[in-house]
Amino acid sequence: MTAALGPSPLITGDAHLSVDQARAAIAAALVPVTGDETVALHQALGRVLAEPVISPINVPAHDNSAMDGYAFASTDLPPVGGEVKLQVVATLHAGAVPDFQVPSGTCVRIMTGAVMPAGLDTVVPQELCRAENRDGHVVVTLSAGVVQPGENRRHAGEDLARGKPAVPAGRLLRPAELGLIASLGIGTVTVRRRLRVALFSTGNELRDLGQPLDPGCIYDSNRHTLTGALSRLGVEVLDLGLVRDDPDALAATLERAIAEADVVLTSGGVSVGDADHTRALLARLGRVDFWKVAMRPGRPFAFGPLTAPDGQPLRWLFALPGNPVASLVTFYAFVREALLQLGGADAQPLPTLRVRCETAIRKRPGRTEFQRGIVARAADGGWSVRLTGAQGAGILRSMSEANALVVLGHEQASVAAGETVEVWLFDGLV
Ligand SMILES: Nc1nc2c(c(=O)[nH]1)N[C@H]1C(S)=C(S)[C@@H](COP(=O)(O)OP(=O)(O)OC[C@H]3O[C@@H](n4cnc5c(N)ncnc54)[C@H](O)[C@@H]3O)O[C@H]1N2
Ligand code: MOO
Ligand SMILES: [Mg+2]
Repeated sequence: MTAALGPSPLITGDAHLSVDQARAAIAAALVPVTGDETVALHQALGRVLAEPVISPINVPAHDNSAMDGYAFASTDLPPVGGEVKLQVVATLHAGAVPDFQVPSGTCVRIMTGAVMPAGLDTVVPQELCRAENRDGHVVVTLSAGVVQPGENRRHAGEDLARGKPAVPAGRLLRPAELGLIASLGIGTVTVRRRLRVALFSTGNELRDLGQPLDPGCIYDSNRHTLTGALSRLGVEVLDLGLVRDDPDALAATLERAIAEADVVLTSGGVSVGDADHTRALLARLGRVDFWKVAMRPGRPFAFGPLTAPDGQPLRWLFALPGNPVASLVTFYAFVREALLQLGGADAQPLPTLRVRCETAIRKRPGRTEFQRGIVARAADGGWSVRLTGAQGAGILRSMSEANALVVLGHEQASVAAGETVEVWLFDGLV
């Protein structure tokens, strides 16, 4: 049985969509792929957790000291304005288990992480008290007010309590989650299987790296840009290379992509001039819609389900415009979050800020514009953005210089220098 294409939730035909409508239509259509696998924790960075991790233990397991210093009972704290002398009766290093009682009026030397002896609840850091040797004993003099009752004691289970969820399903595992799971003694995790994305570039003018650059030709940069963007998402990339603008070559490559991958990502050949033979082919292979999105760059874009081999779930096609900047901008605007959604991850939009714009930008309402900018700290300590220069859809250099996209919304008109604008950080701040 062939996976059925139900009624399309998408806007069909040559719809003109806003960026928000396009994003919403994609999110509504996608069905996350299924399949889990168990991996060693040290191989789980960037994977999506399939089942919640429940803490099997208390972390920390025991009350312990947060400081190198002296542990004592808060009932021995000096009165206001006074002092107390406590004799040191034992020394505790991390890893030792105190199996003795500490008499009232005495204290123990304790190191950070060492288990607190029964009955003691407060630790004074060593730099806040005075320790001296008197008649073969160490005596600590503690003044009133340097430490409050209960201070510098870490409680058992304060990080995680036994039986409580530690990391929810759907979480993309980052270094902090790997450490948290390790702190529970858990060495393997069940994660969603990796998405498989087939990627190819289309265009007779494209040449592969290492090939001679024939007259009129250019090197294929999109496949390398998109391989990088995909790799950051932790998906498996099936590189299907360059495909000529030829219906048979395109059909053969698409059929292979559909057979082997969950998602097909292409660039080039979606605008009015090129798309006719592609449309006929895609009408045979699935229900892909060609959109004109009210945005710049990145107006032409195609998206939709493709029929999978017998019994398999649908495949999803994202066909990006060929212009190199348009291709990466549409990846960030439409594909990145869609792939995370297909892979079962929680929503992870690019970090968005509102910052002061140093550059005046001319714009008319009626489309969303993405301009390349550098977000940096201004002299007054606030964050601001300045544009990276020429903004043509083919000028990849200005994308490479940028760390953010200035996103001027559908209804936004021109921006004066000094006004606040929204930015999407796509690469951190350096
Ligand atoms: N009459 C119209 N012409 C165009 C329209 C339109 O609405 N009406 N839209 C323009 C916009 S916006 C874009 S973007 C492009 C999109 O075109 P395609 O997706 O069909 O892409 P191509 O024509 O194949 O290529 C456009 C441009 O990008 C270069 N390119 C393509 N692939 C790569 C690659 N892998 N690496 C580097 N550079 C690539 C290609 O050589 C072209 O210069 O259409 C406009 N035209
Ligand atoms: O997508 Mo096109 O790059 O706006 O020129
Ligand atoms: Mg074209």
